Amino acid sequence: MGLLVSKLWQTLFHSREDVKIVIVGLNNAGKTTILYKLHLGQVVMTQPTIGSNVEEVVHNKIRFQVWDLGGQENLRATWTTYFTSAAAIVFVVDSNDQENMVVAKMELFNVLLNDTLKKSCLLVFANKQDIQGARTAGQICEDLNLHSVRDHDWHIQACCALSGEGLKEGMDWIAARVLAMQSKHYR
Ligand SMILES: Nc1nc2c(ncn2[C@@H]2O[C@H](COP(=O)(O)OP(=O)(O)OP(=O)(O)O)[C@@H](O)[C@H]2O)c(=O)[nH]1
Ligand SMILES: [Mg+2]
Repeated sequence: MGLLVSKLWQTLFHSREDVKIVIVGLNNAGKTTILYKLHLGQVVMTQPTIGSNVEEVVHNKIRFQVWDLGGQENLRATWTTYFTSAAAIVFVVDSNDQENMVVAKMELFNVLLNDTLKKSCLLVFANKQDIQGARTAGQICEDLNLHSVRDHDWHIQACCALSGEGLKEGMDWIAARVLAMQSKHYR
């Protein structure tokens, strides 16, 4: 009986829990710009992130706790300490930075090896689409070999953090995945 009441209680109030998202990617990819465009609806001046930023973002009536981590090389080893209970990982790519695409791919697959992310979905933002010559989402999908990712639900979304284009679509995808996971959990 106690278990039933507790499950019902959880079901009723589950939607009030924040859903955790962690944003990672190489330095200069646009992670902090994306976070604040989602949180404030505007572009902020950024400095390279040392450590993390965390903000609340409400999307499709879901309250997300969004963590944005510093992407500089010496900070990447700390990413794993933020992954506990993350429903989604957002990996941001500078679509104009072809030179570092192999490093981005290596870092992405390193992230996906993490045991704590077994149940997390993956959204890749192919950012900076406003820059002429930027690689398309399709090309980045190939660059990162996303089709080889079989143990996570994943999606790639072209975006421009400055205009906000594509951010809503990416968040829609995460929200749909979260709802699907929750309904499976409470079925
Ligand atoms: N043209 C263009 N510039 C962008 C876009 N998104 C971000 N930027 C710029 O890219 C630079 C780096 O952006 P940040 O958001 O600080 O990058 P970051 O990924 O948080 O970098 P770290 O904190 O060092 O990991 C800034 O000058 C942004 O204005 C975009 O979509 N298009
Ligand atoms: Mg940053």
